[in-house]
Amino acid sequence: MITTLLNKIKETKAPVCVGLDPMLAYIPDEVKKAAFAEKGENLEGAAEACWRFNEAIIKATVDLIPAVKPQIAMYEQFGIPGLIAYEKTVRFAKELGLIVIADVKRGDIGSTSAAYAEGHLGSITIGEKQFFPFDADMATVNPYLGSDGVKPFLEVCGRCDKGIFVLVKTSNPSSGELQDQLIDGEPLYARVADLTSAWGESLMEGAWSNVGAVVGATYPKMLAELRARMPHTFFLIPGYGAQGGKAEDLAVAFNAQGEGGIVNSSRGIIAAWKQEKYQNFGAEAFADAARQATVDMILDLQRCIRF
Ligand SMILES: O=c1ccn([C@@H]2O[C@H](COP(=O)(O)O)[C@@H](O)[C@H]2O)c(=O)[nH]1
Repeated sequence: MITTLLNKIKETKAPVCVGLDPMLAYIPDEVKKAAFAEKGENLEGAAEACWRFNEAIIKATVDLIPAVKPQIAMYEQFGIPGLIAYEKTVRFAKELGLIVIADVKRGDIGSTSAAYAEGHLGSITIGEKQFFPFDADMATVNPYLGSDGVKPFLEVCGRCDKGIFVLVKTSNPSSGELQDQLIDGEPLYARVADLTSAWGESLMEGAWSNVGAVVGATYPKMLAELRARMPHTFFLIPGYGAQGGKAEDLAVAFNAQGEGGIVNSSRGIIAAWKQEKYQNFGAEAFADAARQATVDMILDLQRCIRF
């Protein structure tokens, strides 16, 4: 999977992932009104609004980008209808040729992680038939439970040509409360980085592993340190834009060929129509605003990263 992602990044010259985090506040009233008229002003209507919003954003950006990253929490908040909208979004993006990185942050005891891994990336056999429940291409994994929680994902990645991104150094302000704690003089995130590299050894494709790492754009020093420490680990880099991460700070994550990571922006793109910079588009052209914000992000990254 990592080779497919790399090739798509090279084709588009865009190490960019559009984050599909559809909160109701980002969805224009007209889209919500139409969805509520069809499904009711309830969870189903809200989920329908998310789906319509995503469909428009995906169509408007598909030719520019290699991947999207739906954040499952934004769908789970609407219960079962939300999960249906999530599944529709994953399927639609894949049909249009995008790589789907499911931001699910799963990880548990082994048997439970196995169920997560099959549900999100793999398959389940019922009777004589095999089903592919969510069938994303890659997923984020929480390593807090250690190898027990990660190994089931490795098994599914190997069998189904999928990939994962392990949370190593997250972008949020309080990530240091645990991740920067020193153990024998080294921060915990460095330990997790070493484990992640080791988990990735059996899933190499060329120079890169199908076991990647999440490293926040908001911690450029650690991004540079982790790039040196994890030469074969591809990075999913959230925190650009809305959280303050800057293109200048991210160049350290990429090698001379422009390889090394993919940068996510969610609110900065999907809610662009609400920003002053894109206000001339208006609510009705929210998808065009998202396209323009994507173009701007690509140009911004291209300024700092060579291909
Ligand atoms: O360290 C992390 C891990 C995941 N995320 C997720 O990425 C997006 C970021 O959204 P923005 O609107 O671009 O800030 C969101 O889904 C987070 O849950 C992260 O931000 N940091």
